[in-house]
Amino acid sequence: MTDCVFITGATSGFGRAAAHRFAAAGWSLVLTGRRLERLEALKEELQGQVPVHIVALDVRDSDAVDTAVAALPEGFTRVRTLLNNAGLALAPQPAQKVDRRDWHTMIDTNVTGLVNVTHALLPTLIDVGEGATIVNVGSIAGQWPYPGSHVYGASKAFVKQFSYNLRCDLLGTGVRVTDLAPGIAETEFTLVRTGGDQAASDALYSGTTALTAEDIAEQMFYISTLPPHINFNRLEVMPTRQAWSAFAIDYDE
Ligand SMILES: NC(=O)C1=CN([C@@H]2O[C@H](COP(=O)(O)OP(=O)(O)OC[C@H]3O[C@@H](n4cnc5c(N)ncnc54)[C@H](OP(=O)(O)O)[C@@H]3O)[C@@H](O)[C@H]2O)C=CC1
Ligand SMILES: O=CCS(=O)(=O)O
Repeated sequence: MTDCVFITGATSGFGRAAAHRFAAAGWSLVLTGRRLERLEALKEELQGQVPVHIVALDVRDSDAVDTAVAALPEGFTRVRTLLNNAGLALAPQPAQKVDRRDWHTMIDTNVTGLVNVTHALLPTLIDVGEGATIVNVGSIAGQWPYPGSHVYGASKAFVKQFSYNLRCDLLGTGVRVTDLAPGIAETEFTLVRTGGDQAASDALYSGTTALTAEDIAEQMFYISTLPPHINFNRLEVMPTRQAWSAFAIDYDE
């Protein structure tokens, strides 16, 4: 039987690139995301290569997540790697100017959505045991503060600590857990964060060398295929052209 990967947020960016990377290695794919037409297009691209099952799924809906997992067809039930990748940032302005609904959407997606999918797939992953892997996509924003990160960064700090705490509870099951924390990577992330501002997205990525979705997909694949006795607890990946900045200080006028 081929290995099977369950990917949330497969319709774009890291998730879509991961679908291609795991397919290239012969893994069966469970591809999820809200945009069905994109899932169908991806299935069309990859089904000549490997078995592909698609489910239009909003990770915030715990009943839908449970139903999707319970209804996995034969050949897709033995999920060996879970890529908890679906997520988003919204509202890049300062906290005091943000619409509270944007905060709720980030928490509902990046925190509640991620735990929904984890909860639904834990019995399967534990059953698979040795070599089973959960890759939780965190962010440098979960470790390092910056203006405009507010709830987004806090949600990714949750992802980090949840990953570490899962490790404790899963000790002895063979299931690995990694907080994969990328820095700046060119995907649709900034388009979403800015509410569809293509110029802002282009400006952020132009004149530097950001990570690509394929770079992160490669790390996802690497983490998932390490010898089973190795667990990367956290993998923080930045482009060479990104680093930290100085502390900000509020001076008198
Ligand atoms: N790009 C970057 O610089 C970085 C991104 N990240 C994280 O990486 C992950 C992937 O982002 P990236 O590929 O960059 O961004 P994209 O916007 O390109 O992709 C985000 C994916 O998440 C899915 N998604 C969003 N909300 C939901 C939802 N409610 N239910 C199901 N799927 C959802 C989207 O699918 P759909 O809309 O079809 O539902 C889409 O497939 C995110 O968790 C992000 O926070 C971390 C560090 C850096
Ligand atoms: O998570 C995304 C990377 S950043 O925008 O916070 O640097």
